Amino acid sequence: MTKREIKPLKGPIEALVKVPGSKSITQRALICAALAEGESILEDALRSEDPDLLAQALAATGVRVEFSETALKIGGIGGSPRLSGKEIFMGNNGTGARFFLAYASLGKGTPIVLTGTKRLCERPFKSLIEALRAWGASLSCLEKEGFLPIKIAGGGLSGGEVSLSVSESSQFLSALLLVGPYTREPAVIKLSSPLVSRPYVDLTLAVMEIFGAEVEEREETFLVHQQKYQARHYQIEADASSASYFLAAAALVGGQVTVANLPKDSLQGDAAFAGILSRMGCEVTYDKGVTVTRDPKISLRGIDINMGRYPDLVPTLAVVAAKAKGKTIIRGVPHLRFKETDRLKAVATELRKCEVPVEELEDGLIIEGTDNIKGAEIETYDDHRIAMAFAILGLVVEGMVILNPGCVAKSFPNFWEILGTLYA
Ligand SMILES: O=C(O)C1=C[C@@H](OP(=O)(O)O)[C@@H](O)[C@H](O)C1
Ligand SMILES: C=C(OP(=O)(O)O)C(=O)O
Repeated sequence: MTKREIKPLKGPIEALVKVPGSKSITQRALICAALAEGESILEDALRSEDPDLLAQALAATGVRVEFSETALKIGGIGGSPRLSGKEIFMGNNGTGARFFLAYASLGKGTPIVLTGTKRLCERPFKSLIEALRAWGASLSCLEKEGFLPIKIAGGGLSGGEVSLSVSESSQFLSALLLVGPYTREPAVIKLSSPLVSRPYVDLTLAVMEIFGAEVEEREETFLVHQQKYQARHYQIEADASSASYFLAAAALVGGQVTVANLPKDSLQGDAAFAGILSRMGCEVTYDKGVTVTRDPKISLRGIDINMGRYPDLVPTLAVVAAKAKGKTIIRGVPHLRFKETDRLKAVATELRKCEVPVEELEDGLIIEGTDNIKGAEIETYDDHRIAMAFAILGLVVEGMVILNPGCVAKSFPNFWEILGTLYA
């Protein structure tokens, strides 16, 4: 694919944008709808590489998946996936792969192999695999223990008490919770490490409740009741992580951007990004959607923040910090090294190409803001969030940012179209 040039924007900007449905909510709803009996309709479900790959994988287990203009229709199987012996390719979809691994372990039939890109097969799965095996899952790693590709023979899940480490990813916990209503005995999940990215677990609990399941949480233990999911007609809200790029544009360039379809009472942790921008000197209002305004006469200021709850916002925050007065210290995100790429290394390396001083920490970054951000040819590492964050930085560089645009298809296929509207 030809590289894309992003040229600086003479501000102040004034824009109103709409972003696609939440990737995290869509993938949760897909699993719940697949396990429920009957037809669910997922309005405004995200149509992008990751959820499409998960939907295809579910269809290979007997789930009916129909795409309409604005919704996904899911014919649920009532609890027992059919394993057809096929190889399931999940791309670099970490969430979908972890969720599908637990889901398929409920199934029966001919063993299947779950695999993905080279990078997905380097990302951590060990603690989830061990927990599923403790629940009786028959799983064999075909190359390296604890990693994909993995053979899933199914046979159902016993449930009962299991210990789970969640220091590398909250997705391991979300995966066990989502299948919890379908284990033979009530599922009792005890955490054996501090939990990263906690808002995503809250999102899992919220979507499970919407589909009729109940979870009790006591200290670091989760008890999943045995209610089955109910088919639902469910309206999926806009993706707060995708919204962050356009809110960041207002912060960087100056002016005002409204994300019209992001609700004030969003279920998503990443909706906190507007509040982070307000700490850096922006004004935030909630009327029809979320509006971020920065008076061009007021400079952005650096902040010291633990981003452990919001890992996906770090690339966006980092490019805003590049222009903020003083230092921005981003802490609490060692798990960024396990994403589509090692995002701490990637963000530090690419910001340095733009002559932004950065110190890479074990668990974060220290960024020294500057008014002289230079354009550069940016390596995206095939990571949609690196591409989108540095595209937004391109709005305020001297020169231009040049990068490979294709990887945004993972979560935000029309990102470039919306970015183009900022120049109008
Ligand atoms: O559960 C989810 O939908 C997600 C959880 C997060 O991962 P970690 O829990 O591994 O931080 C996040 O990075 C990812 O984009 C989506
Ligand atoms: C890390 C991400 O997703 P996943 O873990 O599902 O690949 C992301 O969307 O930034």
